[in-house]
Amino acid sequence: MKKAPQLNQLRELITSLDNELLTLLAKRRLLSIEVARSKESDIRPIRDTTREKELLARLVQQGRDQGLDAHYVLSLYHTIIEDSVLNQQAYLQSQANPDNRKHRTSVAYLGARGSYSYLAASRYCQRRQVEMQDIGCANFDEIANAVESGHADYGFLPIENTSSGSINEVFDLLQHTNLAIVGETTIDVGHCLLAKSGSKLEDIKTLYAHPQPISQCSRYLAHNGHYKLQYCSSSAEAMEKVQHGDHTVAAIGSAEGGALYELESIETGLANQKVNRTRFIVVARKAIDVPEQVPAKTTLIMATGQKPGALVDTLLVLKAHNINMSKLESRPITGTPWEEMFYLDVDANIASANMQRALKELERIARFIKVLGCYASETVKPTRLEHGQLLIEPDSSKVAKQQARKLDARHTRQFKPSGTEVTLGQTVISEQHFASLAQMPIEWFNDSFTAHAMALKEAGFQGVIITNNDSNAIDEVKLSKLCKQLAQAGLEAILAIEQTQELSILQEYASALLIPGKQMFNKSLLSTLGSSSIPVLLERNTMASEDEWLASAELFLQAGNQQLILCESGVRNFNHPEALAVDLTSLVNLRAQSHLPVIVNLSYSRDNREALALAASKLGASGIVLDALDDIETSQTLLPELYRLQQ
Ligand SMILES: C=C(O[C@@H]1C=C(C(=O)O)C=C[C@H]1O)C(=O)O
Repeated sequence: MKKAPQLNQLRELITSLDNELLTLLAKRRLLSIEVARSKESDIRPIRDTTREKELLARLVQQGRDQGLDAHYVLSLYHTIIEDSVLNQQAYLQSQANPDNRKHRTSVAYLGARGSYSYLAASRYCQRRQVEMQDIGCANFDEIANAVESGHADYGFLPIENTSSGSINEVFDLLQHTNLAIVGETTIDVGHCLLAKSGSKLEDIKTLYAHPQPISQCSRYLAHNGHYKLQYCSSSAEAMEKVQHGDHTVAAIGSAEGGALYELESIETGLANQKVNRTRFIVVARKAIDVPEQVPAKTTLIMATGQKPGALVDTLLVLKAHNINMSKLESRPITGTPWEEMFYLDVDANIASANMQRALKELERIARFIKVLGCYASETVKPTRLEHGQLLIEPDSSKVAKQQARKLDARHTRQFKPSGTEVTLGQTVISEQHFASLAQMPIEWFNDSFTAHAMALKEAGFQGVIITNNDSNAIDEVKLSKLCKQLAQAGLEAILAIEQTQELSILQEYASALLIPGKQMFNKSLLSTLGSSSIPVLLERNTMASEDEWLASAELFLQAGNQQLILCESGVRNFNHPEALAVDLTSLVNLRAQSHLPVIVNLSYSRDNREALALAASKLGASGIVLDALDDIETSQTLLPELYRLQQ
């Protein structure tokens, strides 16, 4: 193998670039505080989405000119702008509440240093440039007592999580305290397996964790049933146990928290959901004022009585005053069975005229109503660009696109009227041969996979696409075991390829290779695989137009290999930025323009996968891809139905 070119020098260059990037980011942050000062004197709103749109459109264009794709530039800048907006809010908030301005503040939170609550609290204080004196508590009541008694200035209470939902205990506690909500903060919760330095994954027998992380990682734990679970009162307690334990124990916690206990993360990404976030509320003895330039939230609790339609009447009051409700929860009222207390978060400042009017009307119809607090909303919705602004073509694709339009382009029906038949091992995929594939990341492979592979085969799948989210090199031992088990179950192995160098290893095990969407513009990968003889699935990039996708297919076909399948996996959806929407219109267009088989990958879709699968099959798809874990039950009835439709 060729020696890596002067790795150390290259790394030094990267390190110095990273230093410059950080210096620039810090300078940008300082400037945004200056902007907040000017908005303070002009009384202008913090958020200016028109300015953000202009800025993002320009950056996407400039990024493209330098070879950076739009999604990359947008996600970086969404993070930068979120930080900028939150810092400006924190600045104005502190100006509006001079009594609360302190250099040092005491904060009560669940657990001890390193717990998720601790991380949320320390980030909140850091943004406000106050030194945190931390008071770890054993439970939520203790947190409330610490604040009520004056022992702590603030209490941090987790209120909801994207995987496990609302935290009922906290809602129940809010019914009985006199504390005011003065803030909210949301943190990303990255669950890892944390162990003492030198511990090996295969030696771990016992896991310590708080019940919340256990429920948020239920899928990982179900796949690794050999661990003995020990429940703890907080993640910090779990980490402390591991710090004093041997090499057979591990804790579930954040890498950042683990570092405080000298623990290393030996497995990452344990949570069921990729986006795993927890929202905390901040409580204090006294309510605060929220400046009118800052987007505010107000939390109310209310009992409406059992009259039919009472809750609807309440909601109509909010609607009549044009107030958006962002959350509604109900909890039983202790001591009065069958009655419920409602918790409402509304997007409004309690000091605003319309909120005051709505409140007066609500007071008339509710049996009980109390404002728990008004505080700055920390939800900074990313500003979206219009479709047209995003689809500015990269110059590099223009030539290929013109080529694609030529009548003799190889992917066209004019070039080849009959549909292409692609053979992957024992499986044929074509206009006449419909295939069902499952998809899973290689990380999910474990020793009990044989049974799962058999179940996939029994459900009617013909092959499995193995993706590799890990940017590290391929683990060949794992790959060979996995492919052996797939072969034993009679399933084709379709392996995702990220770099040309991986071809020699992957083609030894694979019936076909998948060029993932993010590599769709990778010309060297396209031409290398185009020069090979292995069948290939070309996935559409989530931001690519049909023409760009076909231009990549053309580049591949021109190199010689004609065994190509197009794979539609969904495009960015501006309603749900984190989800993908399957583009069935493109399926229809491609079927008309090209002889290449098209398969539709539904495993990233949030929509009704069964309905989409049936629609895709009726619109001429040559196959579908479902999630190897989530969709196994659905597939037992869906796949026979799809095969029946094909006959
Ligand atoms: C910095 C400003 O405030 C906010 C943050 C922005 C940014 O960080 O670029 C842009 C617009 C505003 O939503 C501004 O108004 O310029």
